[in-house]
Amino acid sequence: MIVSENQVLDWSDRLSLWVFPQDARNLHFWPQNPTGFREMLNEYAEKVKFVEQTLYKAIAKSLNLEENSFLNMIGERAPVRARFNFYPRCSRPDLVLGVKPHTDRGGITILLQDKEVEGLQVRVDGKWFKVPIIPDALVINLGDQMKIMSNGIFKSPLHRVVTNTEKLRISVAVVSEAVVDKEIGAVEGLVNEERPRLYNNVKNFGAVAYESYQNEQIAMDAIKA
Ligand SMILES: O=C(O)CCC(=O)C(=O)O
Ligand SMILES: [Fe+2]
Repeated sequence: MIVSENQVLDWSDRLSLWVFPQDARNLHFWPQNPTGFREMLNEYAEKVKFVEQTLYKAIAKSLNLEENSFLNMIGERAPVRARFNFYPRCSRPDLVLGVKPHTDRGGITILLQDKEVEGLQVRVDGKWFKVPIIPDALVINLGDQMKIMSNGIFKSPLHRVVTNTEKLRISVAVVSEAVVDKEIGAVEGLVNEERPRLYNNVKNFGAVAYESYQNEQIAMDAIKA
């Protein structure tokens, strides 16, 4: 989407569909071609939601918290989106990225990568590392909302997608985040003298993050405590 004149565009086309809550699905945008797409997305979304909930619980338990701590904070009607990323071949991969460096804004992202074409890179200690392809494996990525809720214990890694001249690439990211107008913040028990609050409580973090991304700024800086 073009929102400003000096915006740097990504070399990709995206289709983003709400999958949960179910009554918020806008089926009008769900492709009917290929046949079976809707049914398959429905089935995939259900399964991925289960994985996501299991992860929220496991992360809470790993911090000695009640297992529903994060799930309660994001809310029962926490929105989940499926984002289909299509990266066409690009004649100048040296000039343009498939997706600019970013952190995911939600809680947990579950990514199904292309089975054959690499592209995803993650920033560790100031260097970019390729995320390897393991066919049919799911890549679990934590987003800014997880970092806020865990008071910085779980990080949201910076990542980007590079393009290439030879092959197009596709991926599907399923992203869960907090109910839009629900305030989120560090979960009780994770703020103490040794670990002061890192981020202010925030509502509608998605909007803050979206605007920052378009202006190539870091949303997490805007909400530092
Ligand atoms: O295409 C990928 O591998 C990752 C895409 C991504 O970072 C995203 O959709 O947030
Ligand atoms: Fe991402």
